[in-house]
Amino acid sequence: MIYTVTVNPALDYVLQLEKVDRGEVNRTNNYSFLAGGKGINVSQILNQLGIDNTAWGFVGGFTGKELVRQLNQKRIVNDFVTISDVTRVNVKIHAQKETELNASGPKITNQEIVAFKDRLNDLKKGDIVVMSGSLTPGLPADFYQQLLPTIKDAGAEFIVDTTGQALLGTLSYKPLVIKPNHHELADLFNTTFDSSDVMLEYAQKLLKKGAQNVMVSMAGDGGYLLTKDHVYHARGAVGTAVNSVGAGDSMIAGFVGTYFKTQDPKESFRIGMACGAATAFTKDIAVKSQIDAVLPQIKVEQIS
Ligand SMILES: Nc1ncnc2c1ncn2[C@@H]1O[C@H](COP(=O)(O)OP(=O)(O)OP(=O)(O)O)[C@@H](O)[C@H]1O
Ligand SMILES: O=P(O)(O)OC[C@@]1(O)O[C@H](CO)[C@@H](O)[C@@H]1O
Repeated sequence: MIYTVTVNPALDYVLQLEKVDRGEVNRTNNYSFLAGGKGINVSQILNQLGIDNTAWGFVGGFTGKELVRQLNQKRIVNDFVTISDVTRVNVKIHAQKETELNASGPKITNQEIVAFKDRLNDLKKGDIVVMSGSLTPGLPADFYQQLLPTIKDAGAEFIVDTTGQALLGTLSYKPLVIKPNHHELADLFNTTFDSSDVMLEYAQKLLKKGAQNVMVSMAGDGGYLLTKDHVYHARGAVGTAVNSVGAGDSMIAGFVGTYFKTQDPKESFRIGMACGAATAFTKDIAVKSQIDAVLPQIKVEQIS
């Protein structure tokens, strides 16, 4: 089983407008509330790929109810801890540029945290836990890291989709894969890259620090996969990008879901690249037909 963890989910309030005039009343009739949060986006893609998964995390209030309603409607299995505070709404404005307003999120009590940690007792050997997105206020900065010994003791694999120190702190527990984009990779080492060779040298350092696989994503410019044996490259799919919300989550979902079925990192990378592009080319998280349409474009070549 794959479990996704979204500690701080959101209803994404997505508004499409030709343009936004700051300081003015801007009107649109093109808007929707979508169940969001990085782990939930991973679950959505896994469902599209036909891979069983369960969404874990915290939900509360009227927004939490709507979020769970949408997940149930999409047949995404979920087992959230219900909290007394209210799940956030994140505003996504798609106009001349994409602008995102992400709220910090609800408070979570100690009792609610204990209820969440109890969920981990269900883990079995071979399961994969995907933890993604921001923490809510009051949760310790090393919250994900605190869960890792229990996950590893159960014989499960894990992924933490985060950046900076929080990501580095997970490497000694040997994450199945990590996926910094090229900017995040440079930030990790407080540097900039003047060539892809230099970028790959830094990505190798993350393998040495413990990651089992490293994907470096570069939006429309393709991506790299580093495994312990090889380095692979794939060009970006060509299409009209209309949305970047969830492209990274989709790439992770494609990788993890395929790896769960095949244990083949190269194939998992190919599907991950297609899922990322399919989401970039659509307003919401991609569906199966959109992923299938992009897939023939993704060619993975071994470069070393
Ligand atoms: N404009 C695009 N054209 C083609 N593919 C894209 C585009 N944007 C994203 N992708 C696909 O999605 C993957 C992840 O995108 P990106 O590198 O932007 O990750 P990210 O920064 O984590 O994304 P996010 O915007 O979700 O935070 C890319 O590797 C690529 O496969
Ligand atoms: O505030 P966080 O947790 O970092 O990100 C939350 C979020 O921006 O991530 C998803 C896209 O990746 C959206 O569905 C959601 O609103």
